[in-house]
Amino acid sequence: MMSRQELIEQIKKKKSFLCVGLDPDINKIPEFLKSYPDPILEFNKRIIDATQDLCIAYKPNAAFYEAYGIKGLQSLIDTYKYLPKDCLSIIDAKRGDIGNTSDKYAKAFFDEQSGGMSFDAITITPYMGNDSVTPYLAYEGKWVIILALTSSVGSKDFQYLQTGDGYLYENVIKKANTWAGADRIMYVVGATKSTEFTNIRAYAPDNFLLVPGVGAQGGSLEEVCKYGITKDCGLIVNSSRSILYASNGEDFADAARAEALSLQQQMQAELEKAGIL
Ligand SMILES: O=c1ccn([C@@H]2O[C@H](COP(=O)(O)O)[C@@H](O)[C@H]2O)c(=O)[nH]1
Repeated sequence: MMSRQELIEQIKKKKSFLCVGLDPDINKIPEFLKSYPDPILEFNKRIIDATQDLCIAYKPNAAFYEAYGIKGLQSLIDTYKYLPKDCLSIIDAKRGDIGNTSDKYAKAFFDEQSGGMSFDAITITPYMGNDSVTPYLAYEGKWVIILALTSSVGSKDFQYLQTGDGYLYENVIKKANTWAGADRIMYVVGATKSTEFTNIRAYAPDNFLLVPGVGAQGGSLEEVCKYGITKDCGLIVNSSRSILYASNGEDFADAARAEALSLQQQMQAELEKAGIL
């Protein structure tokens, strides 16, 4: 469990708002790891060891584990258990379903006695509305991270639709703000949408934003900070492939660290510029 205040303290302590995305791809991980009983777990452990002092969150994306069936689920559970307690643990599951089904998803990812995992936060797609989200909020202290404006090209298909009083993504934020406060809800906003951050902040002035898209997708950390940073930082910026696959040789963990360090140093400069440090 990590409260908003604890998250802010970690950001100040580590001078970082970096989230390392744990999206392991068996075709991209170094060859020598493949002789280990669980190459994905081994890969993740070494990435975590190399980056944990530089980041404040880890975000395994469920798809990268579910793709490998039962073995993948075990890798996810063992990865969860290895995550450092001073980092926010986010399962990027993008779930969303009717209430009794959401109950089961919440149990899978939040109830360690049941599913073997108890992440601090989960990503949720809001399309099915209030009853699809409230089951996650029933878990005290857990975060719900709602997809608002995604980094994808396809975000224009629905998220920018005019809905009478603004874009659909604006209305998603306005509505979700009525379900819980900025101590329980974050929003996903893609780094590729940096020009929208000023607008997003009009609707979500205090919420933390989980921002994927820096690195492989070409989003600019500087632009995100220019329009999105708040007095409490308010940003968790994720990068997955640019860190994980900085090298596919024996030096992959060192290369991942160098990439994470470069992002952390840029973040420190942004925190100083914003008067947070
Ligand atoms: O709008 C979104 C929402 C989620 N993601 C996820 O974040 C990471 C990004 O990975 P990179 O390798 O740094 O591009 C990945 O797990 C996505 O599924 C996103 O990119 N955009």
